[in-house]
Amino acid sequence: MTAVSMRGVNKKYGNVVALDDVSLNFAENRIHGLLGRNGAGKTTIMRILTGQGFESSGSVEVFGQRPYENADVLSHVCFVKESQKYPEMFSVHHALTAASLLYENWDPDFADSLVEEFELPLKRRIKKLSRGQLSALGVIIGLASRAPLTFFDEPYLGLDAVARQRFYDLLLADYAENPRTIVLSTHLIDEVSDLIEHVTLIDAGQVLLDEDAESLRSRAVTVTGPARAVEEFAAGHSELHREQLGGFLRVTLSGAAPEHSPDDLHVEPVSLQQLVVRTTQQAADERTASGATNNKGTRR
Ligand SMILES: Nc1ncnc2c1ncn2[C@@H]1O[C@H](COP(=O)(O)OP(=O)(O)OP(=O)(O)O)[C@@H](O)[C@H]1O
Repeated sequence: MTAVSMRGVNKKYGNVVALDDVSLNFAENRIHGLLGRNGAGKTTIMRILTGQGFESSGSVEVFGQRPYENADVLSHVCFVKESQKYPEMFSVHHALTAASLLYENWDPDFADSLVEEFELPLKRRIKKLSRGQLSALGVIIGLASRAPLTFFDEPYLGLDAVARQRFYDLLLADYAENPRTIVLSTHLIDEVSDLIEHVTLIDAGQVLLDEDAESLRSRAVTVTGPARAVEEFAAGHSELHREQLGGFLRVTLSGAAPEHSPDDLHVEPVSLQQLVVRTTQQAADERTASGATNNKGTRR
C-alpha cells in the first residue's frame, strides 16, 4: 500500500522553481529518508503533503486523497519541525494536552515515559525552553502521536549526540511494535543510515534517487589501486567520482559491484552518505555543464 504519492508535481514561489516535476511514492509502514542539500525542496514537499501548502500543478495523494484542506487526511498526519510555533502562554503540559486531543492514536503513557526520558520540565513555558528541550518536545509529540504518517523535519537537531541516539533507538523500538509510515528529513545521513528503509534524494527540486536503502547500499563501490587496473575494472560502469593519487586512482562506481576483483585493487562499499554526496555532486556538475542553475535561482 502507498501512503503518499506525488505525480509530476511542480511548485513555484513567484519565479522560484522549488519543485520540478516531482514523482515519488512513500510505501506504507516503512521508514523513509527524505534527503537533499539545503534548499533542495524537502520542506516544500513535506508542507504540501501535510496540507500546509499546495502544489502549483501535478497530483498529490496522501492515503488516496488530496491533503490540502482535507481534515480527514490531516487527522492521520503529524508534522514535527524545528520551527514549530506554539501559542505564547503554552507550557510543555499544554502542548502535550493539545497533541493528545489532535491525534487519535496518542499514547499518554508513552508520552509520560518520554517526558521522563528526556527530562522535560512539564510546567515550564515553551518559550523558556532550551533549544534541546524544544527539540525533545517535538520528538515526544512525533513519537507519542503514533500518527499513521509522521514527518520529522530535522526537529532533533537541537538534541545532543546522546539524546539523538536515544531518539533513534526509541523510534526504531516503537516502530517495530507500532508500524507506521515515518519520513525523516535530515542532513545527518550517517546517523540515520541504519534506520531508513527507503531513500528519496531531492536536488534542485528534482528527484535524483527514489530507492530501497538496501539496494542502494549494495550497488556502489569505491575502487582504489594502480590507475590502469582501476580503469579496466571501472570500464562499463557509471562513475560518480574520481580522484587521482599519483599513480593510483580511486573511483566511485554505481551499478552492481562485480563479483570478483583483482588482488591489486581495494574494493569497498560506499556509505549512504558518500553515495548521496557523490550523486548530488554529479547532478550539480551536469547542471553546470548544461548551463542550468539550481532552484536557488530562477532559471533551470
Ligand atoms: N515562501 C517561499 N518563497 C520563496 N521561495 C521559497 C519559499 N519557500 C521555499 N522557497 C525556496 O524554495 C526552495 C526549496 O526550499 P525548501 O525549504 O523546500 O528546501 P529544503 O530542502 O527543505 O532546505 P533545507 O534543508 O535548507 O531546510 C529554496 O530555493 C527556497 O529558497
